[in-house]
Order: sequence, then structure tokens, then C-alpha cells
Amino acid sequence: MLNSSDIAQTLDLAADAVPQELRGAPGIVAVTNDSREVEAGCAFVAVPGFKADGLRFAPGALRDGAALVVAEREWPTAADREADPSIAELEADGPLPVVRVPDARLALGLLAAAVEGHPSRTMRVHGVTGTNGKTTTSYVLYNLLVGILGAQKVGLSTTVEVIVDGIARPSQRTTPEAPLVQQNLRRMVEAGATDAVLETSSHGLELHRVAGVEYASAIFTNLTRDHLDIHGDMESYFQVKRQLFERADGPKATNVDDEYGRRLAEDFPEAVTFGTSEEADYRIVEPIELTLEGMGFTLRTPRHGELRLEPPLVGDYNALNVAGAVAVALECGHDAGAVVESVRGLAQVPGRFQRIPEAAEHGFMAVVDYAHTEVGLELVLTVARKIADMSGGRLLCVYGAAGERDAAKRPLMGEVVSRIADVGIITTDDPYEEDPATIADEVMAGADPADTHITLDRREALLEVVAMAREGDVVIACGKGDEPFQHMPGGDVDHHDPTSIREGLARR
Ligand SMILES: CC(=O)N[C@H]1[C@@H](OP(=O)(O)OP(=O)(O)OC[C@H]2O[C@@H](n3ccc(=O)[nH]c3=O)[C@H](O)[C@@H]2O)O[C@H](CO)[C@@H](O)[C@@H]1O[C@H](C)C(=O)N[C@@H](C)C(=O)N[C@H](CCC(=O)O)C(=O)O
Ligand SMILES: Nc1ncnc2c1ncn2[C@@H]1O[C@H](COP(=O)(O)OP(=O)(O)OP(=O)(O)O)[C@@H](O)[C@H]1O
Repeated sequence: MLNSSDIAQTLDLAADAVPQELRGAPGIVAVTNDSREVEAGCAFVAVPGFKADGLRFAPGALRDGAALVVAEREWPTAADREADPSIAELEADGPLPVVRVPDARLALGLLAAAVEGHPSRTMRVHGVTGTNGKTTTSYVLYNLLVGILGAQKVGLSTTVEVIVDGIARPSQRTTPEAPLVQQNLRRMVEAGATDAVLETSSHGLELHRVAGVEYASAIFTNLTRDHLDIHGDMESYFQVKRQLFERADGPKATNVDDEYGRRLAEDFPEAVTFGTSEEADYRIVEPIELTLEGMGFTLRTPRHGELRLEPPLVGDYNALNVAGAVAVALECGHDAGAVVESVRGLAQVPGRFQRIPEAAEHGFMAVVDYAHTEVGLELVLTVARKIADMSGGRLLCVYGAAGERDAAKRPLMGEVVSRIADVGIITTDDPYEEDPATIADEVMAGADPADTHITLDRREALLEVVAMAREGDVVIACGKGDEPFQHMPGGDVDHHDPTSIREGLARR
């Protein structure tokens, strides 16, 4: 619980800047920026958003039991009272408790950390940022640490799920709002975690969702054009990502195969570098071998000689993701032998070239992947093609395009699949309110009808492809990965590619 002086200290304000009387509560028990989540005794932080001014919701928050309003401007003014007559009713019980801060989102992050007892101060929080590979690198580091320390000792927060004490719950965001970031970290500490891996998006940094997190280490994967709607230009996007390195108190690892990663290496001479280039401290010695179990490569390290790494992951880019995670694990002082062993036993990353192991009993490989653009398809199908060629089989691909966005990519997706795979089955992805048959026809327009047909029902398409598969084949379902639903016209329906594939296997 935070009292007025704790709040002043947390926000670096003069003691008299915070009301001594909190409305109806002896102290603050929780912090939120969403009036719909207000509980008695919480502080409501009114964020001036991209769409709405959070102060509009402050009267409702107070009525629902908020004990304090945190705001960037004077509130309520005469204009506020005129716009919302209920403010005067609230004031009938005494002056409204408001504290003014220069930056509401920053205050939200700092207060959330304070109210949860600064969990990041009692464990090592490892941050992973970059445009691509954040989720994978986070899983690799998490699994490395679990292999060395045990599941109870390590927490994970990613786009896919949050894992506390070995128990996973699905995520809504890459980096959640500050109150949830801090609650998750606190739950990890309570479960006995000494380490947590926190996938840290540029939104998370820019919007101060991680303001109250003290990072023990940082990994930078790469930077390519993305999210310029919020960051403006590449330089600003880079500067936001760079903050993670400024804030990390211990080992930092940056990918020097990437132009921006090289800049970080110059700016932070204490950072270690990884990549395939000669100058990398943790150097991937090419060639990277593709095996039926995954990949194999040698990593040249500054203090542990050459390590032979055999992660059960495919795709050359995953060698970089593994190298970054291994660099931080070794820089944190973990034993090289244990790290190598842990890499061999890495768990699959949900929805990222995730294999369904039961298919091996039928002599073929079945994979689900999240790829949902022509670029993503090209990347995963190229890897899948190599595996199919190695095992002398065909490549069968089930895929579709989402509705209500980027319709231009649909024929391009059809073209890529026909070019790389032997058989394409176009099915329904997430059509939202669009007609699935129309979307499928638009994908078909780019595909070769000689090797492609449409089966709109996604479960049926998966049962069909599994029934078709022969020894040595690779079956890949793209678009949904491990997601448990489809956004269909009229609402969400339950659907899970791995479950449908397993159903197909059981029928064989
Ligand atoms: C573009 C973006 O990041 N928007 C974020 C932004 O929304 P906003 O400024 O538009 O909020 P707003 O609607 O104007 O509302 C202002 C304030 O009023 C509050 N409010 C609103 C309604 C109400 O009834 N009561 C109430 O209190 C809101 O909680 C908010 O604090 O501030 C909100 C509150 O902090 C965020 O929830 C919201 O994230 C939205 C939902 C989102 O989807 N963000 C995505 C883009 C995102 O963050 N993605 C990254 C991953 C990116 C990647 O790497 O691919 C992520 O880390 O997940
Ligand atoms: N190091 C990398 N460099 C380039 N591309 C990569 C890298 N790692 C993964 N990818 C590609 O990006 C896809 C998504 O990977 P991942 O989920 O790990 O990235 P991400 O940054 O977490 O993105 P998101 O937050 O959208 O999940 C992969 O399927 C792969 O195609």
C-alpha cells in the first residue's frame, strides 16, 4: 500500500504536491489507467491518449472507488465542470484528490512498480527487443535458463504467453500495460523466480509500459521498417529501442549482422556482439547445418572456446536468436556445458515452425507456423522445402489470408506457395467480417490451379492434408500458429491448428 509520501517519492514530487487525504482509503492498493478496471482504493492515472483524454473517465473512476487521480493538467477546471456536471456532485463530498505529473504514462509505470513492491529489484529481468525475433529469442533464453535453474526459478512474458511457475497463460500484447507488467513480475517473484525474460516492444518502451522495470540484461535482435506510425522515422524507432541498452544494468548483447545492432555496439562498448561476421564476440561459424531434428552450428565465444550448438529449431535466422540468448546466459556467468546441454533440449516456440511430434510416428513432419504474409511464407516454406528435399518427400501447405486488411498480398501469397510447395490448400484464416470465399478466390488468383485447391473449412483442410501425407512429406499449416480461435464473420470461433492436425493423425 502506498501513502501520500510514498507517492511523492516515487514520482519525485514535493511532499505537498500529493493530497494528504486520499478519497475513502488509507493508501493506494493498486494503479490503473483504465477506468473500467478501477477498484476501491486504487489510483487512476488519466493518460492523454491518441484517441481519448483519460481525464474524461476520471469522474467515473472516482465514483467506482478510485482514491486518487493522477493527471498531466489541472483538473477539474470550470470547463471540465461544465462538460460533466457529475464532477460537482463528487466535489460535494470534499475536494477531489488529484496529483499533477509531467508525464502520466511515466507516472503509471513508476507507480505500478512501487505498488507491486518493485519486483524487478529482487530478480534479474532480461529484456529482449528488436523488430524480428523477439519472441523466439525470449523463448530461447527462457528455456536455457529453465534448463539450468528449473522452471520455478524463471518467468517469461511474451506476445504469445506469460509463464509463471511453469504455468502459461495467453497474452494480449507483446508488452502489456505497466500495471500488468508489474503484477506479472510480482507473481513471478512470489513463485520463487530469480530470473524473468521480458519481451520488450518499442511500444512498451515508448509508452513507458516498462518504466518501473530495472533490467539486468538486454538483447537487441535487429531493426527493420515497422511501426513508423507511432515512431515517425527509423531514427526515432532506433532511439526508442536503444533505451533498453541504456537501462540494462548488466550484460548487453547486440546483433552485428544488423546495421543498427552495429551502431549499438559502437555506442555501448561494454556490450558483447553476436552474428556471423568475423568481428562478432559470439560468432556463428558458417555453414549452419539443417538436420531433421533442427540445426547445428559452431559458436566461437570469447571465453569458452568453440561451442557446438544443436537447437531443435530451423531457419538460419534462429541461429542468431540462439546466439543472442547464449551470449547473455554465458555473460551472466552460467556454465558453458549446461548452456550447450540446455540448447539441445530447447522447447518449441509456440506457432514459430512448431512441429507436431506425433506426426513423426506416421513417417512425416507436420508443422504449424504463424506466417501470414508473402514474405513470412517465403521464409518458412524455403526452410520446409529443404527439409522435404532432405527426406525425399513433398511439401504440402495449408494457408489463407486474413480479412479486412492488406488485400494486395492475397495473390502474392498464392504465388509464393505454388512456387515453393508441391500442393497448396487455400483455406480460411481470420476473415473478420469479410466473406471467406471471396478472400480465398483472391488468393487463388495468384496460385497455380494445377497444384492448388480451396477447402474453406480450416479443420476440414487440415484433416484432408494429414490424410494425404506420405512418408517423408512435410505438411505445414500457415497463418494461425498456436492460436486457439478464428475471427469469423459474426464472432470468434474455437479453432486450433495443432488440435485439428492431431485429430487427422488419430484418423489415419
Ligand atoms: C497504438 C497504441 O499503442 N495505443 C495504446 C494507447 O491507446 P490510446 O492512446 O489510443 O488510448 P485511448 O483510447 O486514447 O485512451 C486514453 C486512456 O483512456 C483510458 N480509458 C479509455 C476508455 C475508457 O472507458 N476508460 C478509460 O480509462 C485508456 O485506458 C487510456 O489509458 O494507450 C493505451 C493505454 O495505455 C493502450 O492500451 C493502447 O494500446 C493499444 C490497445 C494497442 O493495441 N497497442 C498495440 C499497437 C501495441 O502496443 N503493440 C505492441 C507490439 C507491437 C509489435 O511489436 O508488433 C505491444 O507491445 O503489444
Ligand atoms: N533474428 C531474426 N531475423 C529476421 N527474421 C526473424 C528473426 N527471428 C525470427 N524471424 C522471423 O520473424 C517471425 C516472427 O518471429 P518472432 O515471433 O520471434 O518475432 P517477434 O519480433 O517476436 O515478432 P512478434 O512480436 O510479431 O511475434 C519468424 O517466424 C521469422 O519468420
